Amino acid sequence: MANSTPLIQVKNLDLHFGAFHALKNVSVDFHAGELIGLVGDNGAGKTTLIRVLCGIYAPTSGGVFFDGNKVEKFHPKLAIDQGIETIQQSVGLCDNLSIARNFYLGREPVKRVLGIPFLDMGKMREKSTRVIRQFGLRANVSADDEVERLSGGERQSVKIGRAVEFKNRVVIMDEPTNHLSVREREHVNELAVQLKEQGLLVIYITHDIFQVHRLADRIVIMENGEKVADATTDSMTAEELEEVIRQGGRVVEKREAV
Ligand SMILES: Nc1ncnc2c1ncn2[C@@H]1O[C@H](COP(=O)(O)OP(=O)(O)OP(=O)(O)O)[C@@H](O)[C@H]1O
Repeated sequence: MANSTPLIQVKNLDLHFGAFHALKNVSVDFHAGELIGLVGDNGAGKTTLIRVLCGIYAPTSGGVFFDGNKVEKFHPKLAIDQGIETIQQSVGLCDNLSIARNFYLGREPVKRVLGIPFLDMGKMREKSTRVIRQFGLRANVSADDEVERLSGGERQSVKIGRAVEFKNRVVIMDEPTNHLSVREREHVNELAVQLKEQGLLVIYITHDIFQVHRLADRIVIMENGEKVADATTDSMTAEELEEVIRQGGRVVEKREAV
């Protein structure tokens, strides 16, 4: 893995919001088939880094490379162009629409009857039913049910299923298990591992180093806009990494993973 071209490479990235220095010389590689825990305290720069990767913010200096090609223009379509899906707890689904409609949101298939375009509900139902079963929704939930009926974990499952079905290559999970029950949390975490096993890059953002250490191949810790640790999970324990966070990145030798 270390010798292959990273799917995403971040090199010496700096980002200023006016006088505020939000990202400071951040370099990190992300490979396909890896599950990376992106950890750090509030305001550490995790979301800002992800927003650069998604094209929402342009860096002040430094570069982002996808498959070795430098991004020349940062714009919100970058995430779609590069196959990046972000899964957040509270956004991404419309409660008053059916599961099938949510599954195809913005990509609705159309069929023509006598030349008049109609939504292809049959196709939407069939495909989303298959995926929601695969991703573990209760047997009595149908693709025609409104999303409102789903538990928090099931909502996450719909988003994860959608990410896989539409051939995304990167799934960014932003605190995906907040407010979930223990069993739902386990389910979502199992899905995260499943995605990586299917060859996707999974970037899992959380404050909970212990939860993500069990799942991840590598942990990247941010602090005050800097990367302060980048370690494989078999080279550092969750306790050691927690100490890095506790000390604001000032302790413990950094063990580079790649
Ligand atoms: N658009 C913006 N304009 C000015 N400052 C910003 C902007 N976006 C983020 N920041 C600042 O950049 C810093 C990093 O924020 P960021 O949201 O990346 O942190 P985070 O690690 O994701 O934190 P959290 O875990 O709380 O979500 C914070 O101090 C934040 O206030």
